[in-house]
Amino acid sequence: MPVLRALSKVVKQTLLGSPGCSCQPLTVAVRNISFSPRQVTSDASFHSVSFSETDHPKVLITGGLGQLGVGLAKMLRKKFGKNNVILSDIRKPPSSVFHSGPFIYSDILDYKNLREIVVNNRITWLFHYSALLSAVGEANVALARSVNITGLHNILDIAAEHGLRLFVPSTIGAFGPTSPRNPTPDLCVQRPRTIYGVSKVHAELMGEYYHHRYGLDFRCLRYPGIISADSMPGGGTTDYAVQIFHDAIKSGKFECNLRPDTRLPMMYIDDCLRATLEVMEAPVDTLSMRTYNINAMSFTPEELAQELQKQMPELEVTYDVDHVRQAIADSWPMNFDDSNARKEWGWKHDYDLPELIQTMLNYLSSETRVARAN
Ligand SMILES: NC(=O)c1ccc[n+]([C@@H]2O[C@H](COP(=O)([O-])OP(=O)(O)OC[C@H]3O[C@@H](n4cnc5c(N)ncnc54)[C@H](O)[C@@H]3O)[C@@H](O)[C@H]2O)c1
Ligand SMILES: C[C@@H](O)[C@H](N)C(=O)O
Repeated sequence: MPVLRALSKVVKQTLLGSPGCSCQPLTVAVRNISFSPRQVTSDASFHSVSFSETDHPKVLITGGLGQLGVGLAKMLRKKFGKNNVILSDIRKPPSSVFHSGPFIYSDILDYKNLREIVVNNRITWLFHYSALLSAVGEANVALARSVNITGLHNILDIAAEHGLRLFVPSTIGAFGPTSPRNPTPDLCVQRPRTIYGVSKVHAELMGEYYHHRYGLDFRCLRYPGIISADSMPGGGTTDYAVQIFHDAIKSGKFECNLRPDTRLPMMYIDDCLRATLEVMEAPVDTLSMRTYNINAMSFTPEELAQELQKQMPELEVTYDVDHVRQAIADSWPMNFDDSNARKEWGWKHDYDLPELIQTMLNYLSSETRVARAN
């Protein structure tokens, strides 16, 4: 019975730990006891990957072809060098993305493939962006559960086993109707009513658990709805705040799928990506928590339309409410309290509503001019 004896030894070590250490070394990686391919060698340990702060990290971004990943890769490549940042997804990249730096196929549900990528490329930082967003998730709960929860488990195990610094974004959607909504603090009741929200609370808690239990360097920000000009949103509740700009420029008309008085926290993409890098670079002793709210502004569709109409008085906005999205929005924070992020690691947003509008209009109108000229 040598196998059983070995198993019982691993279980004992897992449960009891070593004296004088509050977190477990990664010799006790979670899947060990099932003899899965996740078994790590007995000499593996959390600190086995040496990454000096003066070196550039070797970065992997999962789900990188969505609204946020390409911008994140661009920013990180500027800072750490093109070849040190690998973008991955399960979709075929447009040629501009494919030629702008390393891209590989990676399905986060394929654990062995993920491990191969991390090992072969000596990855040290992982930004885990793959997810199904709120509205798409409600339309396909089984897939959302698999990608957002099973996929996250793969990522956590890989990150823990290979000593990675791991960033996982959470969201305003991690709160629900019983949370304080105006403002919503970092620590309060979290009872979301979407599979997206449930999976994000799960991610926050699992990441924090792995941090305390195994010493995983897990860092997480709860993003508001993100607004970007050069990438489209992937099926969320806050998508209207991007679409309005495109429709305004294209046709001068916009039909909004949320009620005019629906207040939600929002942020321009440059602020979001900068916050992500800043929290990843924050010295450990500045972080009293591992999950922080970040915020920039908060508005309703009516307020956004009115501000936009100051620049485009001819814009016509009508409303045709999507009841699934509206119910989700009505359960989310109206304002986000991000005072801990501001106090502890110096978070500060650059874009308020007027700057956001000007930046979006400048970008989209110059794109339209270029398209017309070609
Ligand atoms: N965009 C926002 O407003 C916002 C707000 C809060 C949090 N976030 C979070 O930020 C992250 C990135 O958001 P986004 O807007 O870019 O999302 P997105 O929906 O635009 O992109 C997600 C990407 O994940 C990929 N993906 C799906 N299944 C996969 C799988 N099995 N393996 C690998 N990749 C897979 C998709 O192909 C897609 O490119 C997500 O985790 C999201 O929850 C986004
Ligand atoms: C808020 C965020 O998580 C995403 N944009 C959604 O609406 O689902």
